[in-house]
Amino acid sequence: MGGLPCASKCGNKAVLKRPKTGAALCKPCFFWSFETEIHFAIVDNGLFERGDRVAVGASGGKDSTVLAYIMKTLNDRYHYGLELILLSIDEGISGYRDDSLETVKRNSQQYDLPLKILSYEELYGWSMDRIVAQIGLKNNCTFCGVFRRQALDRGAALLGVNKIVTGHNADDIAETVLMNILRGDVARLQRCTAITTKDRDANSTDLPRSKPFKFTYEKEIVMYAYFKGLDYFSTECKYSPNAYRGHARTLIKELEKIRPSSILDIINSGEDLKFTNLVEEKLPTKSKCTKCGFMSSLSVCKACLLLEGLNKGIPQLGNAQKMKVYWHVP
Ligand SMILES: Nc1ncnc2c1ncn2[C@@H]1O[C@H](COP(=O)(O)OP(=O)(O)OP(=O)(O)O)[C@@H](O)[C@H]1O
Repeated sequence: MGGLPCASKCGNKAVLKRPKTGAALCKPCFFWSFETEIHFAIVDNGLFERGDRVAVGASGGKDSTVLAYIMKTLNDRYHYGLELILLSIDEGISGYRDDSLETVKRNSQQYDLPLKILSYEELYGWSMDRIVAQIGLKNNCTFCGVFRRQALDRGAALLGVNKIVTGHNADDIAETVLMNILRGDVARLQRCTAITTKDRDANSTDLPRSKPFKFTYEKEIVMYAYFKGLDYFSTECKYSPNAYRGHARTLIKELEKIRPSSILDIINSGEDLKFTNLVEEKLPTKSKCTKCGFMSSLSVCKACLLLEGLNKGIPQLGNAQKMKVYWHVP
């Protein structure tokens, strides 16, 4: 940093430039700003109440490792009164998830947080390795994403927690905003930008899911993990090229280079769009799956449909969009 003084005037020399604000800071002042911003995101948005039992979705990657560390740090520092439990879903991807779960096991010891691991194999009778062997690489992310979403709910129910937090960060949310616009799916914009998602039906058993990193930049999460020396796993999933999200990601990274505020600006735009009733009506209403009892917008949930397709050897069964096109073919 060429000997610049820390912008917070603490008297130290700056060692880094904050990607979000451009401020030159020393390490302790960066840690303090990073942690305090997340504390305010939690408090200002009322994410927790004293006595909450909170499952931290822990994959062993940088985001959820920093999330587990920060939740523990802030819970102790500000006496939130939360009971924190790490919840990991083992998708059954050899050479990837098995290694990252070893990291989560170490994190559990390092942060003194209990850990529950639940696998696709035990929940659905299928590992992602077997699913990919059956269906190939195309669409495998759909299976993985749908199963993971439900697996976190199932794990939360087993643990008896009343809230779930995940490490989705500001970059992830901005990407999702762009993807929803590019797909013509603006009805989902408000849900994808919400810091907490919870079914609108007050009687629903759907657990609130929160993203304490909604305003946190990915680059700062990496910096924080690096300077704190946190133990995380950094290999990409071997099955997930996810090309479409990749394009949105590249575009956002380019925009961030020119104007760092772009990430938050995209999120704000997603939040501020006003919808007509017509658009609101497009949003599915959530109820319970008649087969498994977990949350669904259809009478049978997507996870049960996909599973039925796999078990019957017709994996395209659960892919509703494909079926729609298929039915209209003369
Ligand atoms: N296998 C898993 N088990 C538990 N939680 C998970 C798992 N995979 C993802 N999550 C949760 O969902 C969040 C977003 O996951 P995604 O795969 O999009 O992330 P990522 O940006 O690579 O995150 P991470 O760096 O934490 O792996 C994670 O931060 C984590 O909280």
